[in-house]
Amino acid sequence: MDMAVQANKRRSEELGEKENANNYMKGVRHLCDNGITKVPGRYILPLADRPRRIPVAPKANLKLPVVDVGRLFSPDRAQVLETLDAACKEYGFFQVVNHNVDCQVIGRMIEVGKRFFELPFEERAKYMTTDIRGAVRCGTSFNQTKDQVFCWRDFLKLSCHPLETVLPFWPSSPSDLREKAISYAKNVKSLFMVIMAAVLQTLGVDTASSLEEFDEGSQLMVVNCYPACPEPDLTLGMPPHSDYGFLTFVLQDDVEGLQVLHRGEWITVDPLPNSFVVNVGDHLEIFSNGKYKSVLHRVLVNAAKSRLSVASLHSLSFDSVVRPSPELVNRERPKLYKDTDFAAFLDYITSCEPKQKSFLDSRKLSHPT
Ligand SMILES: O=C(O)CCC(=O)C(=O)O
Ligand SMILES: [Fe+2]
Repeated sequence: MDMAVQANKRRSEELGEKENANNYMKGVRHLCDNGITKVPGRYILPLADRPRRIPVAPKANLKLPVVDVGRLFSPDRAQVLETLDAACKEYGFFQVVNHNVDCQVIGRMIEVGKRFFELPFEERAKYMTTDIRGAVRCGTSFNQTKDQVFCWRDFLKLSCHPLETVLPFWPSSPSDLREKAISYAKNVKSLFMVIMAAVLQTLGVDTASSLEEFDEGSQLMVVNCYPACPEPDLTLGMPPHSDYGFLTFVLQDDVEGLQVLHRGEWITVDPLPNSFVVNVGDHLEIFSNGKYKSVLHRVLVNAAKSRLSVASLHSLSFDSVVRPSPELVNRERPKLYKDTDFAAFLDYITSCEPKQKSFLDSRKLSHPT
């Protein structure tokens, strides 16, 4: 038996975890509310996957390329598009500022998200389901039915399209959650449309017809709650992963934790107030025929503070096929990815433990056509 597994087993025995195995499914918040002082064995990563294995000189946080939305509507548009193009190629990440989303809308979303996770367990449990196609889903870890090691994160996923259909399923408590989350979802969707139009322009793809498809596309909002963790070096809030859609808009509270894999090193992204961290997802990597990269990222947890983030994932509608744009496939650059759809993604994540960029890897053509 590997040493890490043995250590986890010892830790589990020490904490009398056998009887409590089902408690992990109830989430990290529930564990913390029951006053744990050690990280249970189920959350302890093998040594090689732990966040700060070797003490290294502290690295400066990563300054992501900044996309100024105001300047997109000025004579500087071409310059901003250049920044955007370079960011999508080199980092797979950028920061969006001067975006016109009201800071009150942003503040209220964070605040109501926090109050949701402060509700009694029984209230949150009403939305706990493993049905990944539902309009609302509360859960824990990354892929809780498959994860060998759990991660230190609870989530509320809200499907946002079409809003009138999904809304009656959203939590009715806190009583103002629907109102705050709708307003936030609509604002982020509008911002996504502006940024997506710019991305299509940098890719040189005919925008009008594609933009209509994005307008009718999917939006999934994920409210992530990472409670303070007694031993943050043993676990992660989210394991290294890439996101499935075209673009993800991440809103962080004032606690840092998001790390991006950049040139082989994990670098922390600075939480800038009132900005969004935006990342390229697997679908955009496929659509751009590999020109833009969906980059691995992960989340560290914190001993002193709990952290909340809201990720809004945008893609085409769930029944659309995502394929390399024909405008980006030619003799010099053959088609590098298979066509894919949402059903293929769901089948994939329900059949295995998603690791790293494994879904995207499964879409790569070994013999480009
Ligand atoms: O919490 C964060 O900052 C990132 C969340 C994330 O990567 C995700 O929800 O996919
Ligand atoms: Fe992510």
